[in-house]
Amino acid sequence: MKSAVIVFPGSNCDRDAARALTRITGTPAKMVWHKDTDLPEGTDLVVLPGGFSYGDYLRSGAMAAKSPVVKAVIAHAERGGLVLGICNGFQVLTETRLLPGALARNAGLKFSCKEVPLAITNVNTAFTRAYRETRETEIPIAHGDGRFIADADTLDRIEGEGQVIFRYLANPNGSDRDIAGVMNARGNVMGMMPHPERASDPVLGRTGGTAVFQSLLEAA
Ligand SMILES: NC(=O)CC[C@H](N)C(=O)O
Repeated sequence: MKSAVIVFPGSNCDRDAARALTRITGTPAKMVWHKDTDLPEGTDLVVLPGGFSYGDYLRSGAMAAKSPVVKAVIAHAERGGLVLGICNGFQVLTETRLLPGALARNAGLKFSCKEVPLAITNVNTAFTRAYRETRETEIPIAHGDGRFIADADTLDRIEGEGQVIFRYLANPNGSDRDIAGVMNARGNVMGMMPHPERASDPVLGRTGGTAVFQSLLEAA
């Protein structure tokens, strides 16, 4: 599987994501600067990493969503290509409207950095199929703007269509309906606030996120 990690000014989890992808998929991930207008030839998976793109000015992810490379990411998604947004990457995906809802300031108004238990509420997806046997995991969060919000009709729709794929078992930020990760209707674009790359290698002391990358490898 060929993967590309987008680097925005202020990304700080880009190398962690690339390292996890390279180790788990066996193919070196390519780093792509946000000013590029094309993705590397044959890219199967695009990862929008965590961090503080443009210093979180305006709204987290809002300015990055206007970066030149995002047009190529949208075209990739429209062709059915896989896209994963992690934390700030999830914020960027809601700002581009590739994903529904928005990420607002945490209910407690504080940055929250800790390991959180999660339920995998749909294991029949390109992003979660490797969680089939377990259906629960623990992955760390690190965000100030992680409260997923949407209007009631949207929440009903995405729950009804199986687009809510990660849910907090102990809601850390006030997210509507405990939502931690959602995918689009077509099932090829997913965003999650927890950081699977920070729990993807025994050397990190945590492996609860590894199955996200294994799932993508299986899917591709
Ligand atoms: N770890 C991250 O990606 C942080 C996301 C974002 N800048 C926030 O604080 O909400």
